[in-house]
Amino acid sequence: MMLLNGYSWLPGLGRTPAPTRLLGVRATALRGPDAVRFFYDERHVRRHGALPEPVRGTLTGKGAVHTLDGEDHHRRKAMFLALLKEPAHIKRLADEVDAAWDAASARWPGRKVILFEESGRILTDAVCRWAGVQLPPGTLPRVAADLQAMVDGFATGGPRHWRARRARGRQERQFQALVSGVRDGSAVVPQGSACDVVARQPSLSPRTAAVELLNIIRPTVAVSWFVAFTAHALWRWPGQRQALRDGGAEYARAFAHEVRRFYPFAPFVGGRAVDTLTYGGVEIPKGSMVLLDIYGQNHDNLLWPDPYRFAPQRFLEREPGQDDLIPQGGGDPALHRCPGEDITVTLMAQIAARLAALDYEVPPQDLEISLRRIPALPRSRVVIRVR
Ligand code: HEM
Repeated sequence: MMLLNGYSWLPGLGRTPAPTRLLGVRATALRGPDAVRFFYDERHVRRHGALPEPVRGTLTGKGAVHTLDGEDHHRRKAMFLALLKEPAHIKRLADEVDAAWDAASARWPGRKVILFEESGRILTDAVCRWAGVQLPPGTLPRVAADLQAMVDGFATGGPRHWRARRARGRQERQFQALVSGVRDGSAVVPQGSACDVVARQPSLSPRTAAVELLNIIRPTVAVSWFVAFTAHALWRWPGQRQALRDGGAEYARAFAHEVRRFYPFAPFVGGRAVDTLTYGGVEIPKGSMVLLDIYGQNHDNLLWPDPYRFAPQRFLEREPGQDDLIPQGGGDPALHRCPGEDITVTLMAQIAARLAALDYEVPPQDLEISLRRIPALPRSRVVIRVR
């Protein structure tokens, strides 16, 4: 069903909780702030055994923080939070993105640029420098393509999936060699950098350290999906360009939140019922899947009046609440919520402002975003011609 109906599958079931099946397993789909609190309570839902192998083999890697529960999760997550939530670290990453954008965009005037691919390379360059990972000369395009491929192929059975597996295999081998080098002293990386911190975690095998380092680098490069959506929004609603130019940092941040709410990216998150549970009068069998419908909640008209209208103003007067806007999961970041959310919003706001300031035109192309393709992406990957 997921592969056939894409993002509309869970919202299409109507009321919540909605009994369904996922890859042959019984599942119950939930949405709404109460459901977020229910879902992130470890007395109800746990992650062990929940992520299907095709997702671990492409998107997250095996043994990743996403699959841990309880004390094991808590300890591993603390490493991510310390690296990713600290404002000074986020600022340094934003500065790297600025520098990489400047270097790349100097080559754009007079050329056609495929924004999805170009931003993937900019983000790869920036996050690798920030993390203390030195890429061998000439490898940036290949590494960026591999990191995007891992995301692009997690929810399909076709060639995109096999490309994703090969990409993960290649990059895990590279990163594992780097981790081993840091440990035996043959690779020198800046002290306190993400690479240094993750590689030196005594509790992680070299393979798991590589997986987790990639779980910082790969999703940062995935911000390129939101860059493509940002450019799509600027094309679809041209008035937003002036609003961004006039609105300063506050408007750019609201715009970033609205892009994360409006456009389809992560469809849902899932875990296993710890026990036989009841939610909203519906029984959830022990061991069955519980799904938090991200796309459905971000378009729920009880939370977002006129949800299919693109309106950054929604977020001008208020920051979103912990359990209402959930493109990167909900609840407390100490639980499973994405630890990269501050980074994502910061980079998106920065790039939205840069795109609004860039002098470019959008030549004729197919910018359709199919809700059947997970992850969704404008078909043309957004080609711009920079003047
Ligand atoms: C591109 C935009 C991003 C999206 C749409 C996104 C989405 C998500 C989602 C849906 C989850 C699962 C939440 C859950 O299981 O409840 C997650 C977890 C995670 N994300 Fe992100 N994310 C993004 C960017 C980032 C960035 C920039 C980083 C790191 C720099 C990051 C690192 C992680 C990690 C390590 C987890 C696992 C957390 C845990 O299980 O405790 N993500 N993300």
